[in-house]
Amino acid sequence: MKQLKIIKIGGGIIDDAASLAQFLHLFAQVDGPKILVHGGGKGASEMLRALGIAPQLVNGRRITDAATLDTVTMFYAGKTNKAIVAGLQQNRVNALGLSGADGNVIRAVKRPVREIDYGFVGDLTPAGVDAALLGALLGLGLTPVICAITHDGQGQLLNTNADTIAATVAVALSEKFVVELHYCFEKNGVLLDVNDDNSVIEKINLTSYAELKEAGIIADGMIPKLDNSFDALSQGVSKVIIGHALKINDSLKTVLCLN
Ligand SMILES: Nc1ncnc2c1ncn2[C@@H]1O[C@H](COP(=O)(O)OP(=O)(O)O)[C@@H](O)[C@H]1O
Ligand SMILES: CC(=O)N[C@@H](CCC(=O)OP(=O)(O)O)C(=O)O
Repeated sequence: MKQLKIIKIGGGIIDDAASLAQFLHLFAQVDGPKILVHGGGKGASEMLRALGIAPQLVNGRRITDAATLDTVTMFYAGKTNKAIVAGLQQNRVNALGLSGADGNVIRAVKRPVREIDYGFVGDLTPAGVDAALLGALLGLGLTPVICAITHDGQGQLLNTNADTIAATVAVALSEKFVVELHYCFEKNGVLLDVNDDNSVIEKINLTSYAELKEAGIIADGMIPKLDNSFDALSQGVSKVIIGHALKINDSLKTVLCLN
């Protein structure tokens, strides 16, 4: 089977124009078929505040009312996605920007209301991803650039966590490719001390993850990221790596494995 790299970048890198430009230059040099998934949560919160809408996040997931959905759609599927595609074209990568609605590439289900009503937030399963279409686009030499907006097939756009999109797309494509999933952010990897970028934990398995979480060493946005990573590994993704977006070719990073 062919290799495929799925690389995810988050708001911390996207927010800084110089970092984003540097990342896109490095991404252009990654060999072989590749897909870029991007978030942008930090910038979206800033845009919401500028519009007088208070951002609300619970367990790292945004509560998305109608006004928030309009704003994040403009921000993720519009401004951010198109800026990334243009930056990749500048680097001679033939990028194709996609929301989940485009080509019906990711169909989601609105999150059912339990203790919390998340509003227009989409939940994903690998079956909702059109792996054949993504495979065909890659076969044409295109590089899909997927944003954090999906749809339900009934005309409703949904806001979906970008880490979850990356993991679910990775699982769906594992039937056709040997998939490496890279979560890239503004630190060198999963750290033993979040304030010391030299304290990278080189390997984490399910047992050490539970211990690190219990000790409070792994916290905040890192918990859903690692939950997504271990789900992906248990569903056929060959390798998950967490590291710095501007050092994607460095050996300093965290590699996750089930055992
Ligand atoms: N052990 C840890 N190592 C690295 N980052 C950690 C750790 N524990 C918590 N974090 C926090 O998790 C954040 C990354 O999660 P998140 O903000 O969701 O990233 P992104 O927006 O790139 O998806 C880091 O910026 C850091 O503040
Ligand atoms: C439902 C939900 O939480 N959606 C996320 C999508 C963006 C995202 O995931 O951005 P980062 O990767 O930069 O965090 C949000 O609106 O913040």
